[in-house]
Amino acid sequence: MLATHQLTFDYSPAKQFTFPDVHCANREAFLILGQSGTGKTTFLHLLALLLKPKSGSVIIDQTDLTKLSAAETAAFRAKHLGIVYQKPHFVSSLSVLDNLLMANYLANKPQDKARARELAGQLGFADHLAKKTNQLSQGEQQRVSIARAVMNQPDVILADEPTSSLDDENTSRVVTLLRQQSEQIGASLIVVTHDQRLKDAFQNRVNL
Ligand SMILES: Nc1ncnc2c1ncn2[C@@H]1O[C@H](COP(=O)(O)OP(=O)(O)OP(=O)(O)O)[C@@H](O)[C@H]1O
Repeated sequence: MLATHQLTFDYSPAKQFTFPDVHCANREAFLILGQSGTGKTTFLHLLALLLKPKSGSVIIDQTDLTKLSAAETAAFRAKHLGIVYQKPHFVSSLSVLDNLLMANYLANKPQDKARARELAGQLGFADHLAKKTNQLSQGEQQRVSIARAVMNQPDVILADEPTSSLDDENTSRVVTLLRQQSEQIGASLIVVTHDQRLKDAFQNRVNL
């Protein structure tokens, strides 16, 4: 479960944000829609406590992330959050498999090759595990990015513009995969996007 309460953030006195409250139960999905520059990435970074809010709270299950120290926040994020970034940020010198195992390493968990292989099969890149990430197409990289986000069976999946560079077919595929994965592991799924095509796939949504 993820819930926010009266989140505000300032980059400067001229750039201030007040965000709507969000509530997303386990296995549910929530869409945050907004045009370019409305603060979607800022909001997602607040949800992941990659940015510290000026005021308000971010609750994941029983934990208020805004009350944690920086070290506790980093540990909590690695264990309980799966993030699909706007750009994947892979380690290009490592294989696809090792990029997936990196999620285990960062969460201080044993490397789970069986889970990496299982996800690669489900998400359709089992043949690419030994390749470097820059040898994959954009759509394939997107699916690896989703697999990496769910490697540790997180409580919450956050996805930043996961479909912006994809055609209609791959867009609906990615949405289906994100929803399937979040339902399988019982996570809350939060997607931020300007992509109006996603509107009909999400009952719970808010506009920024
Ligand atoms: N580090 C920063 N310092 C100052 N202003 C920033 C910073 N990062 C973002 N902004 C500004 O805050 C606003 C919201 O940015 P944000 O990246 O959250 O928007 P967005 O809705 O995700 O946009 P896009 O869809 O174009 O990625 C923009 O006007 C941006 O210029």
